Amino acid sequence: MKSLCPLADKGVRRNLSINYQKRAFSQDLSLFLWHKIRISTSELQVIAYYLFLKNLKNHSFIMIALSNIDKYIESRFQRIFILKGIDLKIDQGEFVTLMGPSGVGKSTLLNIIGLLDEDYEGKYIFDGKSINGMKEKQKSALHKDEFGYIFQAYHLIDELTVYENIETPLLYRNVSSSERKSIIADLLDRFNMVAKMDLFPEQLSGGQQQLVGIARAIAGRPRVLLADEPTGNLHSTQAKEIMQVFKELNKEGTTIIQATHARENADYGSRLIEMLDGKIYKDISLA
Ligand SMILES: Nc1ncnc2c1ncn2[C@@H]1O[C@H](COP(=O)(O)OP(=O)(O)OP(=O)(O)O)[C@@H](O)[C@H]1O
Repeated sequence: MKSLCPLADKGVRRNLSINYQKRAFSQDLSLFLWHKIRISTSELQVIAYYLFLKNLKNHSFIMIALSNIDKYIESRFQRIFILKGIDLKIDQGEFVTLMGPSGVGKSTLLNIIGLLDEDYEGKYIFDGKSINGMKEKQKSALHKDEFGYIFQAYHLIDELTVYENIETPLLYRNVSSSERKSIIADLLDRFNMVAKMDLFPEQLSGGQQQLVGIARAIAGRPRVLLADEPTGNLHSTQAKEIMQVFKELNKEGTTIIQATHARENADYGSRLIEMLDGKIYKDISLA
């Protein structure tokens, strides 16, 4: 009889038929084992540990947990909701696409997740730590260390060259000079921007600025990449290349959340969230 786990070879198996084992392991019914088979407490503990490890392997670490998030603006006569009652959990390693018509709150939600917007109501837990009430210093460290941003409007630093713009997150993260050179050379090469490295943002086309913004966001290998309309100004071939880069980063462990109008971009991810009127109305697994 083939063991279902290493434990089965160690005596736990003694009175268990294969059916009992299957039920126990697939349904996680430790109590069932305890009552029906009368195994010892220590054996039960080992089984619990095995199931814990099995779960661990099958992933599911909640990295981002938003509960009942409201974001609104007040006009003279009324309160206008931009986000209303958003509940969202994102596991480490997911590749999530936010879609929905213009103005539904995709960028607003990305900004809240990325700690760029603190003016909201509701709970935000990142990596098990509550963001609400977190000290500014801690928040700014999280912001710097964990997130990479691709902004819809690029937000490149006008006074810095292409090379220097890409270098900024590496300087924040104290990456050595030789490593910086090598990372930036790779990115410039990959994005076909070697010849432009000494130019300033205003000397670039919109698409080229977008590529620099993407290179800058991924240069520091953030744990979470937030991308707001990352391919909006790119030719379809370049857009596919960027999505391929995202897919590779995601495979290597980067959690990605992108907001986009391009449905084809969602196919590179594992989950599609559709928003309407500041709410999530569809949440589909694409895996
Ligand atoms: N700082 C702000 N002050 C006032 N209104 C704002 C602010 N930020 C966003 N809004 C409003 O919030 C709504 C949602 O904007 P948001 O940029 O999040 O939408 P979006 O879904 O990303 O749109 P798009 O697809 O066009 O980028 C819009 O109606 C916008 O006018």
